[in-house]
Amino acid sequence: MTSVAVSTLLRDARRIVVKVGSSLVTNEGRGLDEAAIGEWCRQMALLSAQGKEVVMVSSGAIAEGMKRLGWTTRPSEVPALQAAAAVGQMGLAQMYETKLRENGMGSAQVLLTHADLADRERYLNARSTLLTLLQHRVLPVINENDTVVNDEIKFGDNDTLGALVANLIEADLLVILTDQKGLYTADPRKDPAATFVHEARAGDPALEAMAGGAGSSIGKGGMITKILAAKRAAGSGASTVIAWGREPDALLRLCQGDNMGTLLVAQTAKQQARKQWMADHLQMRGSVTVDAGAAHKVLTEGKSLLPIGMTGVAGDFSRGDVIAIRDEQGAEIARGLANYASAEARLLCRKPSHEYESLLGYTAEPEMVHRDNLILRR
Ligand SMILES: Nc1ncnc2c1ncn2[C@@H]1O[C@H](COP(=O)(O)OP(=O)(O)O)[C@@H](O)[C@H]1O
Ligand SMILES: N[C@@H](CCC(=O)OP(=O)(O)O)C(=O)O
Repeated sequence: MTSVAVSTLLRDARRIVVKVGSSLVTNEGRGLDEAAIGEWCRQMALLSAQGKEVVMVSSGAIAEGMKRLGWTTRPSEVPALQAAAAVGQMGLAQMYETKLRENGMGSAQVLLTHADLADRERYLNARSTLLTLLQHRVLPVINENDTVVNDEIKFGDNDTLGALVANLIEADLLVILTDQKGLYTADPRKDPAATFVHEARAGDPALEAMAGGAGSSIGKGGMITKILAAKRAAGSGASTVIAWGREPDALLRLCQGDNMGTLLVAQTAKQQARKQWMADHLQMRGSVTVDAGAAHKVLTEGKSLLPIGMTGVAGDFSRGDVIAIRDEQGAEIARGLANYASAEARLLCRKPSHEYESLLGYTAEPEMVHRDNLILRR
């Protein structure tokens, strides 16, 4: 890419996931690095004030928990790691809350597992929660829910989680802050001849050969998980920057278009990536029929499908399943993720949103299928 195109890509990024690794957050295990966390929080608050939507994925719970428990070596038993994570997460959340508040930002703790994001219903719930937090200018601070998983904890890799979150909220950019300036042609700790990679194509197989394992005893994933995270993030159209977390004003400079790290460029545009994903990966569980007015709104006005325009529901589906949207003649006009299960959808047909609560006992989203989760079929 030309330097102008790089700068535009970075400057135009509106929704950004920032991931920081354990080695940075805990200063290689010496305890939470208050100054560094304060710096990222200051920059993220400024970005938010500029209208960017920022989500933080922060590791460091195990390392901080070990310190609080007085453990000098990382245990190999999974329950001990889970216990350390539970202890350390308290400190992590407290530190982010304090630093964000000092910068005028609200914060929220969100603990997720990979399995949560593979489950359609939980995926939608997590997505709605995060987007609602962003709408309220609250900065979500995410970590793995280490208490209930054990695969991830063994590998200790939050790079993948960062990419999954970027997919989940359809971020424009994933910024992975680490203890190196970015990607080198080989691990710079081991190979002094390694040269810096400024830019590459996310998903380029040549990158995987360059990346080695973790450099410190605290970090776990190393560069390979970052390269694979960039590939995964590119699946939903997000480009990735790998940069040094202690670079002054790193986040602000990146968002002004100054690429001081390694930029791994997504090859597919966001919208196109999402459509491809929905068309390829999902099986339909049912359908709703809509009247001519709703069909027109969905097909030509780019609107979401509201229950008031629905005349019938077929099949047995859950929240988060993919359903077809059919016109009065039965032809599929679109498909997308259902916000309500089939039994609820049957109650909501033809009903305005202020009646949902009395019909269901609760209200989720006003739409049956949100525009962002919908693809047209004609
Ligand atoms: N090609 C490479 N370029 C840069 N760093 C590399 C490379 N291969 C391996 N590494 C190592 O990856 C480490 C960063 O990963 P890791 O320790 O897991 O950090 P984090 O906690 O930030 O995820 C670096 O310190 C470095 O030693
Ligand atoms: N979720 C755990 C482990 C995550 C982890 O080590 O990830 P990373 O430092 O990004 O390779 C924690 O907070 O300690």
